[in-house]
Amino acid sequence: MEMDPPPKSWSIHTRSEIIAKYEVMERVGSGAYADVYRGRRLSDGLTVALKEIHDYQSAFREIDALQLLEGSPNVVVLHEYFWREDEDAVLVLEFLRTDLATVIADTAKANQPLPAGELKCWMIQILSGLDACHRHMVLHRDLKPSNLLISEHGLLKIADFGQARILMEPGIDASNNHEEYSRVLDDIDNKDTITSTHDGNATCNTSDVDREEEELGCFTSCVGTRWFRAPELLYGSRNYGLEVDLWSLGCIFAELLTLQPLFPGTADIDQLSRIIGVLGNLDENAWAACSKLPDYGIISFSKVENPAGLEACLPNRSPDEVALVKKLVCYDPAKRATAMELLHDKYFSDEPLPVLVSELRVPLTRKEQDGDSPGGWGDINDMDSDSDSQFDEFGPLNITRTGTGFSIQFP
Ligand SMILES: Nc1ncnc2c1ncn2[C@@H]1O[C@H](COP(=O)(O)OP(=O)(O)OP(=O)(O)O)[C@@H](O)[C@H]1O
Repeated sequence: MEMDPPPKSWSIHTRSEIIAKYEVMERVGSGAYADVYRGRRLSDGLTVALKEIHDYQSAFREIDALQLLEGSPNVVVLHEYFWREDEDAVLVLEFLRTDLATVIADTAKANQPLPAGELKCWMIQILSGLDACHRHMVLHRDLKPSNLLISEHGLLKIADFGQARILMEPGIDASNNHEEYSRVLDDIDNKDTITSTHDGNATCNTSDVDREEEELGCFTSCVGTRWFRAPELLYGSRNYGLEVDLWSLGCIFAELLTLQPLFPGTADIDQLSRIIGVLGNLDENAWAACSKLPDYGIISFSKVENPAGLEACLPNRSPDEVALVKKLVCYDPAKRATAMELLHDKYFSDEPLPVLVSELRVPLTRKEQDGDSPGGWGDINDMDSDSDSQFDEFGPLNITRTGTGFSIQFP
């Protein structure tokens, strides 16, 4: 059985083992489970990030994943951690001054697209980081621009592994054994090799139900930030695989290309309806196994005769760029390209070539999370995802309750 989280009466500022080694400076961020402070290592003056995590599960997942990914250049470095049973865990991480959400917001503010060479360089770094995660069978589950941190030198690092899952015991090196890697991915697709624990996020609360599901060996579908959440999760899947990260990646790439979020849903059903409006209805032509999704028969959408298509969401972008996004933003998880496949995509070896990391323009600061930028990140945390609120702010959709669930009529 899981232990209850520790009482939250401890403060990082009074923890003797921490202040013996680090000067705790200003708070630089906080999320659903953590407060992050800038710190200075007393022995050599190194600037670090001190992440105080208030949730036992989240701390455990993050430490586990970061230890496994140690040495991956595009994953945040964990220097050390402090963890005693009755206290919040404190992770000592490399300090990264900004993030991809800020790059997107700053570029949008300047009313310019990201130059193609810079865009490719950011994308390659994200792909390299995600490839490292997936080779180690680490499913991140909360990829979004604000979790892609950036150093002053332009190095991009995947961070915030508080929702991560390790899908199997380490030991299989996918790079050396592609067949084995594919077999494992197939197994994941066949949904029978995974055990997991309960979950929660900015829009979903942890619950006793999730804890019970953990013992049944299922994932929770209530994971990741809504705008980047894969359709199988929105339809309640609890036995999904690495492919949910690939959907999020597609949404991030689309956002880098247009400087606007691809599917900025205001509630889970609105999120689905936006996806369906672009990709068309989710049916067995699009993904043969879709009818097995837990909520497939519960939420029914009227027929979308003329889906907008991803081209319409990516105006003025080249056919190659649209094709890249299409390889990720597609219903059938098995059809989503892997990070490794995309790293070998011709798009990255065609002109204009990616710039060097040292040539990237790096913002000096981090965008405020509750700002009014086009991304509107702050809004997400304020949204409630309990079922009644699904009907708030619905715009033109017409929703009726049926005997078995909901029917959604497009205008
Ligand atoms: N290594 C780091 N260096 C500098 N700032 C950081 C670092 N890690 C996190 N931060 C800052 O702290 C904020 C919260 O961190 P993080 O996203 O890891 O916490 P969380 O509680 O898991 O968040 P979320 O609610 O997104 O799940 C980040 O948005 C970022 O601004």
